[in-house]
Amino acid sequence: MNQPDNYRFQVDLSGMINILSNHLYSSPKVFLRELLQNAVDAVTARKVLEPDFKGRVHIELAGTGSGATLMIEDNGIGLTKEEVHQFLAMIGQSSKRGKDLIMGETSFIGRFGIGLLSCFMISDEIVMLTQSAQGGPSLEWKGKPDGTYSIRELATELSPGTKVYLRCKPDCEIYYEPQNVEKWIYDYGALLPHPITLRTGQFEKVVNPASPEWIAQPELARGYRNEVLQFGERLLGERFRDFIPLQTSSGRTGGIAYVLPQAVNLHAKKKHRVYLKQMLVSDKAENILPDWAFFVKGVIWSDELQPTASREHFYENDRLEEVRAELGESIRGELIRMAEYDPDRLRHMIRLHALSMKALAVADENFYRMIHRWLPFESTYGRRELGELLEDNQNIYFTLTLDEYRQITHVASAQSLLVVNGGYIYDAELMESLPAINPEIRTERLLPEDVSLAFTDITAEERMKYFELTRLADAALRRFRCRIQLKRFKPAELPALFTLSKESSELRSLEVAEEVSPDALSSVLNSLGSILKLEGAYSTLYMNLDNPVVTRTFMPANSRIFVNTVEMLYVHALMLGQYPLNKQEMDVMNQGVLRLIQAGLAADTHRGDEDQP
Ligand SMILES: Nc1ncnc2c1ncn2[C@@H]1O[C@H](COP(=O)(O)OP(=O)(O)OP(=O)(O)O)[C@@H](O)[C@H]1O
Repeated sequence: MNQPDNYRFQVDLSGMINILSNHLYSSPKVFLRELLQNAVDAVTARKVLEPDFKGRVHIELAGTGSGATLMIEDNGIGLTKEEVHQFLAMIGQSSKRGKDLIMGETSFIGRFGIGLLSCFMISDEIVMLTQSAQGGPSLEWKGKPDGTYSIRELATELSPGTKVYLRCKPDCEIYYEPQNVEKWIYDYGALLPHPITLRTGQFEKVVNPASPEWIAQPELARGYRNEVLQFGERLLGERFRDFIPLQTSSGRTGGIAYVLPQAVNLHAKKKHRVYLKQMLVSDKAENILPDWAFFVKGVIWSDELQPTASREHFYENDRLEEVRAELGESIRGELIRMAEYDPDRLRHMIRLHALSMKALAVADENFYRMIHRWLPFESTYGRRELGELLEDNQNIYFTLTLDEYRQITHVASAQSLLVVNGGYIYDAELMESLPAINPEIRTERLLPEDVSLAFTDITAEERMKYFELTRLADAALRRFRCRIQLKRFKPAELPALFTLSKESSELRSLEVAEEVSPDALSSVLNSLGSILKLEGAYSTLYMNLDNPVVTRTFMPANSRIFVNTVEMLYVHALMLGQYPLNKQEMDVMNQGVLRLIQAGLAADTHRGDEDQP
């Protein structure tokens, strides 16, 4: 039997670089992050040998446009000749881990052994001068994107550390512009513990602030209010007025949750900024804080989460879940403390971010108990804090939907009945669970039918008297699938009240959708609508005989304009209930208004004629 021929895989470096730049990294600017973290790791490695050693990183920009160069220097561990061959020349090899420890814990930031390749996105050559802190000659290594490299021993001995030189590749000028470089260094390295200096021409400055004490112990941040707020403004580009320190019990993840100065939409993208081992990983992390915490923007640092190879995300694993829960607990704990010791601050926060607070209250009964009196609700008494509503009422009615609330609101207000609109997200749930957190309160779901019971029936005589006209009105509204009921109810100023059954509510929504949707969808809606129509989806218009307009309408003398008036009262009731009008109803309203104008003008002309001598 023939022996198989064995070969070694070959790696096409330019293909790898293409993958990195087009699929792994979101932007070529990450080369700066990779260089910074190599410099910091080199310092970390040197500190193992010399614990009191003070690390530093220095960057220099020279030349402009296509002639620009960038140099980054560290005073870290450096590389010996063997290490250069092993770690720089072998892609995927890293000095920062044992063989199988890609997911294991180290104090280094790097681990995958690919970061340096990112420099080829903006330079056609990487030149590295290095001197190992462990002795040996100073070396020059030059690597090219075609996979070739050279090593040379230098005649002069450098001090321990490494310098990397890059020269601008065509069309990459923006990556060498001083303002950009300074901004990105700050973005990536604001939390790094060593000073990073940047020299451009004659000017040199330290880009990152000295690491404040409260980074290691976020609880201390309370004592540095202005500094912490300024830090947030510089990092996140927004001016904040309040913040909550974050810390997990292990102390390995901490941060600051900045309270957003404006209300935010429930579906707004959360963009928290996360640093792993003091290096920026993501400024768009969504999953590091619980969903309900959308009223804050976090700056979070951790050394316990696992970065992906792009280093722009971290793994969604058990640890992340625990960290998220613990950070959420920091926020929740602070809110609960505020409820006891700083209620004004909490009230202000709730006013601004009621939705977020309600989301948390739904999930957490204890929190709900602490803050319920400050949560705002829309009710027949207006938009009020629950505490205010509870002052005079131990019984609260609520509706489940916005539609039900619309149907009830006028009649309920007229009877001074407290009804909370449960149609907004979380509100009905909160109403339902209110008695559980405060047993003195009773809440009850109210249906439109329950409120209409408060209507007074008309007498048998009245029914006889208005029989014919009621039939006529019914006939007039048949095309809107609406029936008339003559009643008496409060307030007398309300001429008519429109109510929908569940089926007719669905039908109305379908009809409105059908009017604005394209043909294909329209036919589906149409057939759905036909089914509902067959099932008799009628709505009801309650007309109020206590109202003077209605009484006049139902006088036999007005039969000439009776149908038009009934139609107008119907449309008016729809508008009061804030129902969108369909085309037919819109026509009724337009014609009605025009008719009114004409009638007014005619009356005027008539009077004018009479005034003529
Ligand atoms: N400034 C430096 N000082 C000392 N050694 C360095 C320096 N830069 C790179 N190296 C060496 O080169 C190796 C490869 O670097 P590279 O940036 O490609 O990968 P890494 O940092 O190990 O891992 P990652 O891909 O996760 O960043 C490193 O493991 C390290 O041994």
